[in-house]
Amino acid sequence: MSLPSKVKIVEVGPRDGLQNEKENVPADVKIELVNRLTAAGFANIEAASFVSPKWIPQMATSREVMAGIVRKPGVIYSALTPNMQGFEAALAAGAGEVVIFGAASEAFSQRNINCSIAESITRFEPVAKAAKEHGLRLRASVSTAFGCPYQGEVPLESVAYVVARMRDLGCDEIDIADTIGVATPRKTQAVMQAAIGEFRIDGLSGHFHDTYGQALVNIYAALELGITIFHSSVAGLGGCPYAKGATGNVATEDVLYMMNGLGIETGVDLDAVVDAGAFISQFLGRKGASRVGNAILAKRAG
Ligand SMILES: CC(C)(COP(=O)([O-])OP(=O)([O-])OC[C@H]1O[C@@H](n2cnc3c(N)ncnc32)[C@H](O)[C@@H]1OP(=O)([O-])[O-])[C@@H](O)C(=O)NCCC(=O)NCCSC(=O)C[C@@](C)(O)CC(=O)[O-]
Repeated sequence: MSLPSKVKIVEVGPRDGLQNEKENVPADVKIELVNRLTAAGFANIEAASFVSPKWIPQMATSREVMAGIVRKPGVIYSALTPNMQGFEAALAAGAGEVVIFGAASEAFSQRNINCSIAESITRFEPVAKAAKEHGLRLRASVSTAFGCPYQGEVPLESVAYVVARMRDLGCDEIDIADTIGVATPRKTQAVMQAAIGEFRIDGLSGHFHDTYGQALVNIYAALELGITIFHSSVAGLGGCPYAKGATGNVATEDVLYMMNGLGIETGVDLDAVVDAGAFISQFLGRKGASRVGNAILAKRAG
């Protein structure tokens, strides 16, 4: 089966990765991380989240981070915006893309953003309109598309329904997220097919967490369908504050190694990402979660 020749890797470590860290990560460390990732060649970095600091204290420095990073022309720096308050902050901070985030499960929607799916869509409407008015890219994330920590199974119809609502809001890109990392390859293809039924395939992305060690094989399954956008997190940082036990996103180093081996172009320098992973892991005082990153560091050390 032929695979795409080129993919876009969206680096989400500075946001999805760090948001779950209990200890405060100072803005200057986040800035250095984003700068290193920019230098590594990513076209899109999720750098900030303008949510309530009571809900996600780690993201309270988002304004400082957006002000401090060295921006490379052409690179999109994204920010999460759950409502108009978040949108105004993202606009002021110079985000190139705003991300509205909903869920395919009612239970997760309530826990994560304190409202039902229907209420969330209503809340996103003015954000979507404002993004268009200001010429910002609009992305949507659909959490728990493969399973929910509170509700369990999530019907394919629910995924298709939320993807269609996000499409109707005018999204440029829609992320299909495995929040708790429970997907397996056939399930990945079934859920992605449900999304493909509602939105153009070149605007769909796979956002896989690696809780059960299935993320890479799920990415491969999505590649087989023709999906060309994937999210990953340097050093496998992350988890989800509203999904107990969920580990980080799939590690960027692991995804790059697989893409390089498949001859799929990413535009990202693996060695530079390994260095960025070593930098943030050293700050956090623990070994990074990327197997490829750790293997390359061990090889370098001789
Ligand atoms: C959505 C809300 C705000 C609703 O929270 P709420 O309590 O229902 O909101 P509210 O409108 O009633 O406001 C309550 C307070 O929050 C403040 N507030 C309200 N909005 C903002 C804002 N934008 N920025 C800063 N402050 C805000 C507001 O000013 C007020 O402050 P107070 O008067 O009490 O001092 C809240 O539930 C929230 O912030 N949730 C964030 C949850 C979150 O960030 N989760 C993690 C990101 S999603 C994710 O990681 C999944 C993803 C995307 O990676 C994909 C996947 O893997 O699944």
